[in-house]
Amino acid sequence: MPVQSVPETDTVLVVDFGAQYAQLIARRVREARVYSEIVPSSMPVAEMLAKNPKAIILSGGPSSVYEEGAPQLDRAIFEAGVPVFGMCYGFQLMAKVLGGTVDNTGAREYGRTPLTVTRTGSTLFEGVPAQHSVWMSHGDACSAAPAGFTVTASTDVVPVAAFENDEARLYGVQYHPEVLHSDHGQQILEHFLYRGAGIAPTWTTGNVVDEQVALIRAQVGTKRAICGLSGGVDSAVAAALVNKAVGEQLTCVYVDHGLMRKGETEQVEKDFVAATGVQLKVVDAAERFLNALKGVTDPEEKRKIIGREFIRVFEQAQAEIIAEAGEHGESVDFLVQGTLYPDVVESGGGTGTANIKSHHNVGGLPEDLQFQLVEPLRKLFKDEVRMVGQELGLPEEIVQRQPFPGPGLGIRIVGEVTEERLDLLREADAIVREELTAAGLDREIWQCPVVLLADVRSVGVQGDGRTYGHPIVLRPVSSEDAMTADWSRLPYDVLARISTRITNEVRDVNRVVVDVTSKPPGTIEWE
Ligand SMILES: Nc1ncnc2c1ncn2[C@@H]1O[C@H](COP(=O)(O)OP(=O)(O)OP(=O)(O)O)[C@@H](O)[C@H]1O
Ligand SMILES: O=c1[nH]c(=O)c2[nH+]cn([C@@H]3O[C@H](COP(=O)(O)O)[C@@H](O)[C@H]3O)c2[nH]1
Ligand SMILES: NC(=O)CC[C@H](N)C(=O)O
Ligand SMILES: [Mg+2]
Repeated sequence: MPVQSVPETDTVLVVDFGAQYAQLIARRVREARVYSEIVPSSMPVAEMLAKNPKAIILSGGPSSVYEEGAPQLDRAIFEAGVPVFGMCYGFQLMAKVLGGTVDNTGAREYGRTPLTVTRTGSTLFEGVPAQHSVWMSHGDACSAAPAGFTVTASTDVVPVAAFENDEARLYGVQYHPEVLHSDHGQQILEHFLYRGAGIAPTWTTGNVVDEQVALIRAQVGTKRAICGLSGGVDSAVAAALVNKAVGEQLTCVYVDHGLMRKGETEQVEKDFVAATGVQLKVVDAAERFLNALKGVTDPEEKRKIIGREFIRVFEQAQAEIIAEAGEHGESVDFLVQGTLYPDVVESGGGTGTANIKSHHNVGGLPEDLQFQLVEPLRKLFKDEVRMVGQELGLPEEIVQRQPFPGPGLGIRIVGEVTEERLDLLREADAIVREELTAAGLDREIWQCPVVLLADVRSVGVQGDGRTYGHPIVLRPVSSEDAMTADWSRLPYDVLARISTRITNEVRDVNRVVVDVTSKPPGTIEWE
């Protein structure tokens, strides 16, 4: 979380090689009560060292260290006496620069992987069980550690999964200790910080609410703002912050794009307004979105169209608000969005990060955007946002709501989006939500996308007759922040009930399948 007082001497730098997880690493360091800051790998090493860091962490990244043009690091970073911890790409780069061997050995590992600690009691692995699971996501591997390093862990496919050099205070792991799915990940990171680097856990998080309210006041001044409000957690918290900062100057706009789930619009119109007292304008734009999506099947194209249409609707709302205010009304220059850090990273907005998918509110925004954006949650993760929401006194049912993507069911129909297919998916989705809630699983599951494979058909037999229908995919996942996820092990009886109900109650669906892929390699949504 953003900082209040930063004792300069305790800064840890996270060098970002275009990782999906750089902010997550920074945040884990903050959880360890040590202040951290991200810098791009293109920053000269001298400049990094001039910041007087107490330790440096090298992130993962999409490149291969031996490729031409891959981000590199000056050897000086390892010779400055500052403790360094490399993760994945950072580990491979440390190995390469210091004379170890890294190549594409064919030893690929993605997702949960058993790790064997070969030197229990080492600086990193003190008190950690010799056998535990870690989260991997790599195609290259280190086959020989540099001179002076001790190999302290391995897996079935990689002999060098961790190495340590206590004398030089250099450490590295092939896996991602920063993700929740790596057992003991936080412990290993803390071992590096406290034992390897000798830093004391003294930093405390500042007050996000006060800091953001002040920043919003400075940005918006006396002008008017609109906030895209979806009924979800992020926009609710963003709206509450802006409301606290500039009160009456804010109008919330809910766009019904026809891609919402069953009952959702009514819920926002009634329950949300009742719970929060926001000024809300509801715009029915279903026709406009459906027309724009006609014939489109490519996921990125869908996302860009949806992003653009959202803005066109906000512009229309802007014009209406100005007209209603009359000649003394202020112009509406600002658009508030509940954008979070993961939306930015996945849209390729980190430092050198790959574009995984264009989130409608970041990578999907049109180039001719006229609004100035107000995004107070842009550096935070979902659970941090939930904490801010709690601090602002928002009701539990809003703060704990499962996420639902802005492009809605539009990115859950694999194939063209049509009215008929939306109706079908809405029915299936409503059944899934009903059964999961009835089984008391809402808090355990992060979210459960329900996906219609509209261009796939399979043969079934129903009522003694042949059917040729579509499959519905259930994608229940557990996660902490949507950056990584694991598939939820739903009870068989719940799955059976959902399957029976969907195939009985939803026309044209004759098969229900469960997606058992973690993220990575899958993403949560299918498009
Ligand atoms: N139907 C909508 N109407 C207006 N704005 C929307 C709508 N859907 C999404 N947005 C805007 O896009 C942002 C990103 O959407 P996203 O789904 O990530 O967040 P959210 O809906 O606020 O929260 P959650 O992640 O819990 O669903 C929202 O915070 C909001 O500003
Ligand atoms: O508002 C949003 N606009 C989008 O364009 C978008 N795409 C994905 N998501 C949500 O983000 C989280 C991570 O999703 P993925 O693993 O599919 O990338 C999950 O919670 C997804 O539901 C979106 N939210
Ligand atoms: N996640 C990573 O840092 C991956 C590093 C490198 N691109 C590999 O595939 O091995
Ligand atoms: Mg949402």
